[in-house]
Amino acid sequence: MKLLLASRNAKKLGELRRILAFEGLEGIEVLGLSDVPEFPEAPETEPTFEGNALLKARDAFNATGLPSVADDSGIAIDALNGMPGVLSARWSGRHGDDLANLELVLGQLRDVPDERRGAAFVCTAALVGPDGLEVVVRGEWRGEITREPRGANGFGYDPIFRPEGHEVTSAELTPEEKDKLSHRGRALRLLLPELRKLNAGS
Ligand SMILES: O=P(O)(O)OP(=O)(O)OP(=O)(O)OC[C@H]1O[C@@H](n2cnc3c(O)ncnc32)[C@H](O)[C@@H]1O
Ligand SMILES: [Mg+2]
Repeated sequence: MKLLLASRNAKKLGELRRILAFEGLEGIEVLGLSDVPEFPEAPETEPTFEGNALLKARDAFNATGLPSVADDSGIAIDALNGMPGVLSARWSGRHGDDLANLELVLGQLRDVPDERRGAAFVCTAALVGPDGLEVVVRGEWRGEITREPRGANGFGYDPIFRPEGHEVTSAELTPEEKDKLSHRGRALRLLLPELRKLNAGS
């Protein structure tokens, strides 16, 4: 079976591929958007991660006919009432400018004391396939926003996120450590039974 991972974010796509490879999905050939003909993608207009993940996965399945997984994710910061949330990728006003996004958050939280710097990474993964198959799962990873960026692994807000139970940021974890703990790892592992079922029936 072919499975399409519908993301334009190379670092995110790398994590999705790595997590699925680690789980050893025998007989599933994983493709990215660069492996299929281009198709129009609707903007991410929904107010929830679940809604946006479904939009992206439906676009991909409708255009290619391949079972498709999309990930909509972000960081929800307690002191910002859950924002940036679905706006995480464009928080500074420029889509995908990771450094500007995290610097804006650090500035916004400058006067927020240590005990109120809680946050959660959230990942929703939507699987859309034949016969009306639509499954959406969610993984969360709690932690705190640091006072300065640290670490070079990962992407996005990783350099300013210190996961619960750890002294380092998620950008200082190895890729394998991050996958074991992360919102994305948790969400994708929840999709495994559906993926195996789909593959068995294909
Ligand atoms: O929509 P696609 O094409 O998949 O790519 P994107 O980068 O626009 O992805 P999202 O719309 O889901 O936005 C997610 C943003 O949240 C942040 N983010 C998500 N997962 C993260 C992680 O594991 N570590 C750090 N930041 C993360 C990061 O800034 C992303 O750009
Ligand atoms: Mg996006």
